[in-house]
Amino acid sequence: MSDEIEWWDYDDAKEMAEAVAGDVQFIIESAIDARGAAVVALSGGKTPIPIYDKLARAKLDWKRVTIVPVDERIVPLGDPLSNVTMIGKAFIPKGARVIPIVSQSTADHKAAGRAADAIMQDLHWPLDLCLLGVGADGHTASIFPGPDYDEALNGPRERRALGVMPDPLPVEAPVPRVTLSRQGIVTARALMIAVTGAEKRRVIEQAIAQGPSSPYPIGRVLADAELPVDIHWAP
Ligand SMILES: O=C(O)[C@H](O)[C@@H](O)[C@H](O)[C@H](O)COP(=O)(O)O
Repeated sequence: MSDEIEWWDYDDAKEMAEAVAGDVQFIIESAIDARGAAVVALSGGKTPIPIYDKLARAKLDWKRVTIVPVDERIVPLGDPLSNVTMIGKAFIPKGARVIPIVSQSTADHKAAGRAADAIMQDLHWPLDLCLLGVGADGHTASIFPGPDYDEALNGPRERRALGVMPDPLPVEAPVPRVTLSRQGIVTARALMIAVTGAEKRRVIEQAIAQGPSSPYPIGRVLADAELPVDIHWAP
């Protein structure tokens, strides 16, 4: 477990969005300075939308920025549930390269996972940043309990992404997913979480206290993180 997990508390989601967007901007600038390019994985869901709105207004050399979703619901592009569609709306107009990791709806989530892994393998690793969200049930990315859970947590080191069939399917988006694996997440040069609400905070605090035996996916991921992790929180 990273011995540095730091909480950053804000008065509201707007203040959090400004701070997180500033941190992400700095990470992207540093990568562009060092390497001429940045590769970041951004979470889906609703919480980060204000962060992305703010970040998209940053003065950055966006053409040098590649963005992938941390995880994706297996739905067609443009679907209201599609994470990359939400991310693309913010950053494609800026000139960033936003890469879908699911190209079509398919019943074969494992094949979708292999295709996503192949796309991820082509990126520059380690990722410069992985920005995670957390569900009130303790999931992060699309690492959920179910038949693919062990593979998501303990699959081969070089496997970056895989297909998962959550069991039960999450109510907010009841579809199979592809997700970065735990290895894909924890190898990022910077690992950040952005969440709102007392319930998620309680779950994350419990998960950290439980350590590697946590029943929560976020606990299992944090237990494997070696670099400092910043958790940004607003009520
Ligand atoms: O595709 C997804 O579902 C996500 O990437 C997921 O891990 C998300 O971050 C959490 O479910 C929190 O979602 P909210 O921000 O909408 O609560």
